[in-house]
Amino acid sequence: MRIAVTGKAGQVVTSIIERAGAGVEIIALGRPELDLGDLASIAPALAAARPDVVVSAAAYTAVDRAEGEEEAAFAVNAAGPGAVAAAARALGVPVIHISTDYVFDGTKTAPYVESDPVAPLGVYGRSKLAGEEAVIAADPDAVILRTAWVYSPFGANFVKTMLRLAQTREELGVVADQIGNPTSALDIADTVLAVAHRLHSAPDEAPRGIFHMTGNGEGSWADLAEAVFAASAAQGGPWARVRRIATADYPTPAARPANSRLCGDRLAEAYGLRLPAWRDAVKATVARLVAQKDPVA
Ligand SMILES: NC(=O)C1=CN([C@@H]2O[C@H](COP(=O)(O)OP(=O)(O)OC[C@H]3O[C@@H](n4cnc5c(N)ncnc54)[C@H](O)[C@@H]3O)[C@@H](O)[C@H]2O)C=CC1
Repeated sequence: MRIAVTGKAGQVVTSIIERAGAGVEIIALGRPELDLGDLASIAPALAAARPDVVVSAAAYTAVDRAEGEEEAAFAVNAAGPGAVAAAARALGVPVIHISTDYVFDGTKTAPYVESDPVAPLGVYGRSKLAGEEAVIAADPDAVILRTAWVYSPFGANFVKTMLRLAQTREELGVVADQIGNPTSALDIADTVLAVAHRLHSAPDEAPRGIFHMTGNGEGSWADLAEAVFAASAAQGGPWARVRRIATADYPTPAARPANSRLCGDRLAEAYGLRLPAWRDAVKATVARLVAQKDPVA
């Protein structure tokens, strides 16, 4: 099976490349040959890859910067993925698109299910929601996987930031009143690959639509930081004390949902897939980062 993935060096694409097993070839397509901001580049790049499945993983992910770069965020997160889905449809192959918990406003008091009303709080969330709509409009048979709070051994993410800061600081203030599901990009990769196999091998039976795909269990950013430092300390790596602060004490240009929890039952029922417990996944990634010579490079 040949899987074309948008993006060359993101957390999710790098994880998919690492986790693709025997018999799976990943063609990572990014700038310059595939630029989501240049619609004309998309169909030719995908056609040249001759994929069996297309995974739309690339995005404009700078949530705070997006507040001042609305046009760029919408080009890359909405129009671009729409063109990716249209190109996949034209090639006659299924498309899996990655979306986000930021389509919700976080006011629900329970985990969000796929049918809950969307109400993004900022530009990034609005652009990703527009991307979901563009993908479904271009290919009503698309699979959209919403994830959240992604970390990995690759790229920039909260887990690596905590380990880096702990090298020079004894105590860190971390937000304790936003809750969500920390999600390992390596677990996302395993899930995306399993869905891709189903779409390729049994296209008529594989369920379509929107599914929530996050690590199992919930916690706050402060809980995540504490889990990172416990795992790191156990491996002889850097750690710091966590001072639990409120969102109001850590102002950011883009508002974040207070409740980011996504319910994974639909993915479990449709595909038999549930991601591992987030605390176990954090331990595995932190152990790997600490074992590297420069754990936070
Ligand atoms: N990082 C997170 O916490 C979350 C991410 N997501 C979604 O998961 C998906 C993967 O995210 P990550 O791997 O964490 O992102 P990342 O920021 O690590 O990687 C993004 C990738 O997109 C590529 N890209 C950006 N602009 C592009 C353009 N114009 N043309 C082609 N490629 C371009 C980048 O080069 C990079 O390879 C994205 O769709 C994102 O919206 C959803 C929820 C949370």
